[in-house]
Amino acid sequence: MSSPEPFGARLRQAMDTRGPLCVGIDPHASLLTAWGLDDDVNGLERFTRTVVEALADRVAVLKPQSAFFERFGSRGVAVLERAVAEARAAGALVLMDAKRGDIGSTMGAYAEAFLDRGSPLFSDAVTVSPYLGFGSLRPALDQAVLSGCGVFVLALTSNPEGAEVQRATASGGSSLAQLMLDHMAGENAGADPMGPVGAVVGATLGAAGVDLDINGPLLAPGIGAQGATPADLPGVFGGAVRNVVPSVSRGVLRYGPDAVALRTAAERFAEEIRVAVGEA
Ligand SMILES: O=C(O)c1cc(=O)[nH]c(=O)n1[C@@H]1O[C@H](COP(=O)(O)O)[C@@H](O)[C@H]1O
Repeated sequence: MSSPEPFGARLRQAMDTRGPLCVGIDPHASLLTAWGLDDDVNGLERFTRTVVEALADRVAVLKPQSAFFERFGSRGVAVLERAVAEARAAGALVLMDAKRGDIGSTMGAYAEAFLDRGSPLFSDAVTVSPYLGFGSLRPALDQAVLSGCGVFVLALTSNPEGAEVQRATASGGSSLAQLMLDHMAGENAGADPMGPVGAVVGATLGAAGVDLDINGPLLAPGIGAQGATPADLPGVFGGAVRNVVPSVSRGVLRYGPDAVALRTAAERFAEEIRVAVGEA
């Protein structure tokens, strides 16, 4: 069997043809209510299908937040499985926002769940936490390469509480986040156009103050509901801004359930990103 096209190449192509915007699928109870839906599995299904049908044929990345599906148990996870398959079939890359992190042997099972082509939840990429030690991610990193998938590793998260851990000084004297970014750069070394290991860096942070030259994608959540705007991206990411995948969930979703309004909101963010990144 020929090896699958690497994730870095697939993502770069999607960013070039569709623009870099990632829209998060976060079915908060309050959003279901605002859309006139019940906070139950049927509401979840309607909400998710509407977002996928409105956006999967046009945005580069859709990022379902697993927690909002898991809260409904197995029936919620079944909705998630269908959404992943339908979004991928419509041409979006699916980044499963699961933020898994565990000892290596358990990480192997997470890698099978999200990055093995035979799994019901097979996605193009998954978010993980490196704070059990970067080496604990090895099974996911290896499985990603085998499957042509990506792994997005938390570096500097968008929430203010993240700093006490991520800005702490690591044994070598740099910040813990920088140490993780250095590991990511090592994984991606030599890849063209970029490697499969992405970093998550909040768009809310102001100047990131770390070296983001990892030869990989940089997921930037925090735009919209958390207060960041596309205009903030050059200030946070500097010269690395062309590798940024800006991510918006509630900032787009609040315009539903009308599909045209969802598309218009996504297009508005996409245009603001084009302007901000184009001028950088
Ligand atoms: O990995 C993420 O996507 C993520 C990392 C981070 O640092 N901050 C962050 O908000 N997220 C996720 O991005 C989404 C943000 O949603 P909104 O604030 O509604 O745009 C949520 O699903 C968060 O779990």
